[in-house]
Amino acid sequence: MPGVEVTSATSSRGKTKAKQRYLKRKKERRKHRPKAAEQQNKRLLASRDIEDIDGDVTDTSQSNGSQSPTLPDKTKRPKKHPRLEDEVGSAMAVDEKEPPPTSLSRMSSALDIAATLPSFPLPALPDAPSKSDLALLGLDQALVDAEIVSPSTVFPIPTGKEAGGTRLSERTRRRLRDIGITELFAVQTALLPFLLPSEEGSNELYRPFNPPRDVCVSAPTGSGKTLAYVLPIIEMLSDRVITRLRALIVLPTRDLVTQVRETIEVLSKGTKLKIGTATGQHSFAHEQTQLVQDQTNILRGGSSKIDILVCTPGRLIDHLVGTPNFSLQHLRFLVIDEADRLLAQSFQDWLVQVLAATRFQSASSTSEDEGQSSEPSLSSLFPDGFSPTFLDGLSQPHLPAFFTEHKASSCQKLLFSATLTQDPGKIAALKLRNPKYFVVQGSEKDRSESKLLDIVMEKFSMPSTLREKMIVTDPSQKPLIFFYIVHTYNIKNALVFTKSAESTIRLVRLLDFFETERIRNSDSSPLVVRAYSSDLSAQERKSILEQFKDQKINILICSDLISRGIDISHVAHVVSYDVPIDMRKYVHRVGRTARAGREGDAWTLVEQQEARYFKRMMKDADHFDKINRIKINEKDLAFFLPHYGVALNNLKDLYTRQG
Ligand SMILES: Nc1ncnc2c1ncn2[C@@H]1O[C@H](COP(=O)(O)OP(=O)(O)OP(=O)(O)O)[C@@H](O)[C@H]1O
Repeated sequence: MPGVEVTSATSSRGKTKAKQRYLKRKKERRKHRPKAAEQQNKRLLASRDIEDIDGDVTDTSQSNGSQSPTLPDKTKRPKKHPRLEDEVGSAMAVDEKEPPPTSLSRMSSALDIAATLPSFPLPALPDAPSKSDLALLGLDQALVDAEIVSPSTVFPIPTGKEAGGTRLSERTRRRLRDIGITELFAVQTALLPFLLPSEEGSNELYRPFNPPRDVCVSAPTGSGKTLAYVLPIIEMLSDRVITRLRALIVLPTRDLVTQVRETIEVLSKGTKLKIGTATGQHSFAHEQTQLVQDQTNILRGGSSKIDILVCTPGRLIDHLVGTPNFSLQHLRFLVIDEADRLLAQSFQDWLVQVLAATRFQSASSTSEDEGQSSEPSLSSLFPDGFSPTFLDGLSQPHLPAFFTEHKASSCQKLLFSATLTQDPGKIAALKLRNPKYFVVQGSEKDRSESKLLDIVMEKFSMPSTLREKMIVTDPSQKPLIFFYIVHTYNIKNALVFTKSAESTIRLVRLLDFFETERIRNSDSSPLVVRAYSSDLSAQERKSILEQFKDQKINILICSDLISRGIDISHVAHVVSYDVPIDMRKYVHRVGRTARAGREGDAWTLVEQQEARYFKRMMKDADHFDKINRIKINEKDLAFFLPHYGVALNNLKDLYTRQG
């Protein structure tokens, strides 16, 4: 064999004397090796071969066929010892000095032991962690322990004297029936038993030695989150004796404040509860007189004319700083609705100030431990005996020695959003107490950890009654495509979102011109289109929203000002005329329709150059396959083209005239 020849030719040349002596001794040893040991050796080699094959490291080359079959065959050695020849070389050098080779019997017993040893374990890479394991790494345990609630859960509200698990008083249940609510939605079914005491009549407001857990709720748009906090607040506060500010509800916009106030007023009818708002819509002095009874004398515990305050964060801080006797020390509930948006708002550090105002602070322990240096307000310096912060402030010597239990404020924080995600930094700022997460998502079948991961990974759930569509368009044709779908798909009772107040106005004007032209020689009436933007006064906005609710306006074109929270039941279509900038905006926009189990359509007009971005955004949220792509041909548009041409010219003239 060529390999053998090459090997022997090489070995006859260039051999040192030491090597020649070594080979000679080796040959003699082979001659004297007993047959039994030879057999044993063969068996060992055979078993090694099997292990090597399993381990997939055997070199099956036949090139060393000249070697004796009784010797450990170098060709069968694992690849990871390729330099074994070198080791033999160095062993030869050692051989020179060391005593003669071991006896044959010792060699045989060594082989016996070796035959019974397991093969040396090969290094193996650990399995890569799964996507879900990775996502859960470092996640707040409270989120991992979240309660997953199926959106299809409903609970009929009992009509008799028994609360039947709802924990709602007879008065509240009657009130709900009066306004047409006969069953609780999923988020309400989960929250009410958690927030309300199990026994009727045990509505003690403050529990300093058994303070309530805080709550975070993620539930789809239109799923009834507002009632999930309004009902417990009314139930808990309706038996109160003295008016104190006990529930604070913070929302991102004035419109939402108005909406939530109206809901509370409807449901608290028949109780003595007083509700106030602070949004900056009225003068500061006017709001002060609505909130506080006595502004002249500094009172222990402050003073309040209201039990529940619904407000925006900026105006809340104004009152904390500038309204004498305005105090948060009696708070039992602090609700942050649209929490992800409000927590992203660093405005005036509003959250830090609000949290500080809910706790007792002695003059010596201002806010240093909160990492801020603001002076405590006077009202928080002097809590009254009713205040939950009063016990907090008592030092241990004032309490009997056997009282070892930890005292804490009873103020319970409730966070709500359709897009509440895990943002450890932001959530940590809230200093939540043993928080309980509720996630309304998924179907009954697939309630599992993966649903929780969907939340964490911003895969928000949409109402099941929502139909989503997208149309990819040339930018120059976008208005025409919009007018086409408006008339072809009979789009009325629609909210249309644009990217800015300026785009809103331009689109309203163009659509107005188009409608005038379209009906010129026909007996149909034009669509009524209005703009809704931050440029309008609060009064104008209120009036426009009312006309839209009364269906006197067919299409309301707006910026993202009302993309969150606004609840108008008859909205049948949402059109994103301009693509939303992120998934959260998309979720909140489309969530203005298909609310409370009704059906609705969401349309997105995607300009060609935005198509990739939009598709990626939807795919990242695992949502792309839920969107139906609609194609529109040139010839479909032909009918509308002349009206559109005139409308464009009219708009151009208008802007030219306005300079
Ligand atoms: N149990 C119920 N039965 C019938 N209608 C209900 C019930 N609960 C709430 N609704 C109605 O459902 C609509 C949506 O409720 P709500 O505005 O609280 O939704 P949401 O979850 O806060 O939505 P968003 O995230 O968009 O703010 C409202 O019109 C409300 O009156």
